[in-house]
Order: sequence, then structure tokens, then C-alpha cells
Amino acid sequence: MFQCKVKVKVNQSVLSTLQSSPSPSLIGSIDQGTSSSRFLLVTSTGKILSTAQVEFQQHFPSSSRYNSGSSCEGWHEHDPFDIWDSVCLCISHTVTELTKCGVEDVSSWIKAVGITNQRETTVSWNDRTGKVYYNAIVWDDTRTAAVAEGIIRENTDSSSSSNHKPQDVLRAKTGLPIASYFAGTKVRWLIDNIQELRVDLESPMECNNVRFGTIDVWLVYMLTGFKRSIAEDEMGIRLACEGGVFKTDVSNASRWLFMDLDTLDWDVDLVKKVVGSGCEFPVSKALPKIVPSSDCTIGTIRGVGEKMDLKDVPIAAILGDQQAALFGQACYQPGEAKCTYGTGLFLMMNTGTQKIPSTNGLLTTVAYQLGQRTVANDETDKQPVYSLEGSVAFSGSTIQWLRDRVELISDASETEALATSVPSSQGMYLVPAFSGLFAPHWQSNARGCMVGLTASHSKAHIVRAALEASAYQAREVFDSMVADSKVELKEMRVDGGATANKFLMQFQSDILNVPVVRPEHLETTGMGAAFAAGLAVGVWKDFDEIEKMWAVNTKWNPRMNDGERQKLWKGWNKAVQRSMQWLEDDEV
Ligand SMILES: Nc1ncnc2c1ncn2[C@@H]1O[C@H](COP(=O)(O)OP(=O)(O)O)[C@@H](O)[C@H]1O
Ligand SMILES: O=P(O)(O)OC[C@H](O)CO
Repeated sequence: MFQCKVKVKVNQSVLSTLQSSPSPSLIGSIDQGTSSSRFLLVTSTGKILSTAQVEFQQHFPSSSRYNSGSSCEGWHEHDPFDIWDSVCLCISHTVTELTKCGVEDVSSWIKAVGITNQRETTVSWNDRTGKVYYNAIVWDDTRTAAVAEGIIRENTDSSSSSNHKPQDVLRAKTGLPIASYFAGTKVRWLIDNIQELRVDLESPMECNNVRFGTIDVWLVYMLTGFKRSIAEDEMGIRLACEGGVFKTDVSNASRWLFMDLDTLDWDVDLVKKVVGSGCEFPVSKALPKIVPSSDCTIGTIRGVGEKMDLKDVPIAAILGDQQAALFGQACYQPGEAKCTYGTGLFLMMNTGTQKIPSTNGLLTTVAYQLGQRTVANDETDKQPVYSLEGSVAFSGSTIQWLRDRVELISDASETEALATSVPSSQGMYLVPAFSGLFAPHWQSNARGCMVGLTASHSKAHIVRAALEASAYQAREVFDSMVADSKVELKEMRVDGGATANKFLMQFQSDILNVPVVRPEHLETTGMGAAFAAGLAVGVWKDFDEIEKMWAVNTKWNPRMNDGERQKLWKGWNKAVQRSMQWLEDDEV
């Protein structure tokens, strides 16, 4: 059972206003991230009543029976029940805290809940038995790098006579390159390696009970499912609920390599191309139904924990966390963009109803789609909105690495003072290609490096270079975004844990040469899911109402001169070249 400490904060002035209201109205938001889970309660005026947050355990296995004892370099797993427990704890601690503040039945104030989640992280379970086949394989886990290379080879060999390589066909349909990042490669690994899962898929009796899902799917299923009479099997292994709603939204579904961006549905041919012909795959049963991101008919919560908190509250939104941040940053117009600095770094631009293919290493993906609302809405609202995205694997996690592995710092908050204690990183660069490089390079055989080191470099320089690496990586995807979209980005809206770092934000503005804008609410991801849920149940009427709730908190303007910027940028590009092709192909 999960042991970490939940941090709950209640805004007393927001609470007193609500308590004096004749009909208090709140939207709940479950924000399930890579490092922690959060639960927010947001008022109809866009104020945050409460936040609850808890970190959960990360698993980086060093060896595994599924890997014949070889090194598990690059593996990263979550226990799906830790994730579930962390969400339940955030909800129940919030309710307890509000009860202590005199709120008797907060669930009755909550009109709907929105869910936002770390994307691509993949869970598999059996709906009939409740057995979870394997830990969740996390989005940045690179065990499937060779699987991805294999998929490219398999699909290239079969049509060597054609001008169009089939991986290009896959990219045109899905908007994604074939890489370990995406859920489809993780599904393939599960099928190829987890014997029990494979046996079930091959059994005519059992194959229809196998479920694959990203974290949103897992949470919706657990929130809406029936509890089993036993919570653990005879070996003491925990069991999932049964018969829960099995749905995902378009933004999450666009991250599998299985969804056609035009039809917004699973494409059996894509599934076959990614999973291979070795195993029959009952797509319509094993993959969740794809629904719009903001929709009042997703499902109803059965009650969380002993006290059945949130019983009968509708789930009215599901959004991948980066899409939720875009939504929370009120980027509803084509050409508006945001950058989120969390475990990874994700720059995303709304491209409206236009699907822009990338020739510069970005992803074409679904931003959101509005669906059924409790109040009638115009049909045109229901068109999907697309986006371009640059996904970088290591951002805040580089700082976690300095804390947990290198033990150079004991808390991320120390990095700002250390970085500003030296005037520059003195020609030193840290390229955090720890598991290869994601956007815009997509190089699985790159590895991290520190270059330009001299004997005068100190701990402060290393910390500074680690922070600067996030800014340089954001510039790489920013430049690709401008090249692909032909939109000149005039400013960058930012959010995520690392935006607390003022040094990083100033350096980011300097390296991009545009203003960097941080909104009042730093919980942008959670706010995005709340906004999407509130739209579905009529708490907010339209985007205009939501836009009015978005406000600037801090703006950083570029201060660096062009010569200095160009010199630093050139150095970074040289450093990235050093990290490329570090592994031989057979070492990936
Ligand atoms: N002051 C800071 N300076 C730099 N990085 C920070 C700071 N505070 C937090 N971080 C980083 O931000 C990340 C957490 O951000 P968060 O948005 O909560 O991530 P996620 O949504 O991925 O769980 C961590 O990786 C942490 O190292
Ligand atoms: O949990 P975050 O903020 O690191 O986001 C993870 C992304 O959704 C992965 O694609």
C-alpha cells in the first residue's frame, strides 16, 4: 500500500466566498503526472479552492526475468495500483481537509471531474479476472527502441519496390515517427514478452477480456468499475475493478501509433503494422472506445475510498497532460503555443482544424475535441483541433538526476541559487540524452554528455548547465515549430514545475529571443482538465468565458545580446553532435 505524504492546501478566502454562496459549484481535476498525482478543486470563477499532491514510486529495474538477466538500461515502470492509490489519497485528503473546514458534503458541490494524465504510459489487465499483467511501462522507457527499429525494418522490407516507405505511410496517418515513446510499441513488447497476456490473447475464451490502456483509461475504468468481492487474489496480488467504462479521448488515442488522425478511430491495419502479424489482436475489445475530450457522457464515478467520495459525480473530460496544459493556457486560437517544463519538456502549438505534417521532427497530434454538452452547442464546435508538438524526454528529470543519482543537490529549489552564483556555465554544456534524444532528433542511439569541461568548473556550473539544457532543448523544438507552421511565435506561455525557477525562465527568454509568460495559475494542466469538464457540464458557456480567467503573472523579456546568444547556441549544437550516434546500432 502506498505510503507517501499527501500535501493538501485549501485557500480559505475562496472557501469563505463559496460558503456564503447559495449554490456553490466546483469542478474537480485529477492530474496524474509522471512524478506525482494531484487533485484540484476549481470554482466557477476559475479560482483554485484546493490542491492535493503526492509523489509516488518510480521503478527503474536493473534486471528482469523478461530480459534474460541483461541490463535493463532505460526501463521505467509505475505500479498501476500506486497510481490509483495516489489519486484516491489526493481525493480523500481533500475531502477530509474540507470537512475539517466545515464543509459537510463537498461531493454535492462538485458538478464534474476532468482527468488529465501522463500520456503513452501503458497498462494491460484482464477485465474478467482483474489481473494486471505487468507494471505500467512509462512513456520515457526506452526498452522498445529495438522494437521500433524492427517495426521500421519490417515495414520497409515488404515494399522495397515502392517510392513511399511504409513508415512514411504510418507517419502520414498517425502524425508520429516510429519510436519507443508511443504506446503501440509498448503494447507490442507486452504481447511479445508477457506470457500470461499472450496466452490470454490466444485463448478464444479469454481474448475478449484483455484490456490495454493509457493512464486515463486505467483511471476512468477504476473510477467507474465495480469493486470485486476480493481485492487480492490467492497470492496477495491486487486486482482491478470489473466492468468499468473503457474509454479514452482523442488526444490520448493519438499517441499510440494505432489511430488514424482523419477518422479519429483505431486503424486495424496500423495495429497490424506495429504489433506484427504474430498475434491476433481483437482491436474492438482490447482497445478503449475513443471519445471527445470534453463530453458529459464519459461515465459516472462510483465512489472513491471507504467514504465513497465523489459518488455519482460525472467524468466530463479526458485530456493528455500536454493538451490539457494547452487548454489551461487558453491557447484556443491557431498559432498559440505553450511550453510545459515537467519531468519532460513539451512545446505545443494549436493549429486549429488543420493537420500540419512536420518535416522538422515534430509530432502532428490531436489537441482536443469538444463533444456532448449538457447545454446544446453548435455542431461545428465538435470538429477536432490539431496541434504540432515537440516532446523532449529530459527536462525536470535532469534535475531529479542531479538530486537522486549524482547527489549534487538535495532539492530542485536549490538549483536557482547555485546557477546564479556563477556568471555563466563557462563554455560547458550538458546534453541530457540519457535515453537517446526525442524531438526534434529522434535518435535512440544518442547518449548524454558533458562537454567543454575544464578544471575550473564547479558544482554550480554543472547545475547551471543542466538548467540551460532545458532552455536549449526548448529552442530546438521552437525553431522546428516555426519552420513547420510558418507562424512567427511572438511569445511563449510557460507552465510546469520547473517554471518556479526564475533563472531558467530568464535564460529561456534570452535563448528564444521572445518574451516568456507565466500565468497566474501554475497548475495549468489541472486547470485545463477542469475547464474542459466545466465546458461539458455548462459551468462555462464558451472559450471566451475561460479566456477571461487566464491572467499573466510574470513576464520575462530577452536581455541577452545577439552575439552572446549566437555563440551559446552554436556551442549547444556542437555539444548535441557529440552525443549523437554514441551507441552502435546493436547496442540500442
Ligand atoms: N525550482 C526548480 N528548478 C528546476 N526544476 C524544478 C524546480 N522545481 C521543480 N522542478 C522540476 O520539475 C519537475 C516536476 O514538475 P511537474 O510539473 O510537477 O512534473 P510532472 O507533471 O512531470 O509530474 C521535476 O522533475 C523537478 O525536478
Ligand atoms: O507527466 P509529465 O508532465 O512529465 O508529461 C508526460 C507526457 O505526457 C509524456 O508524453
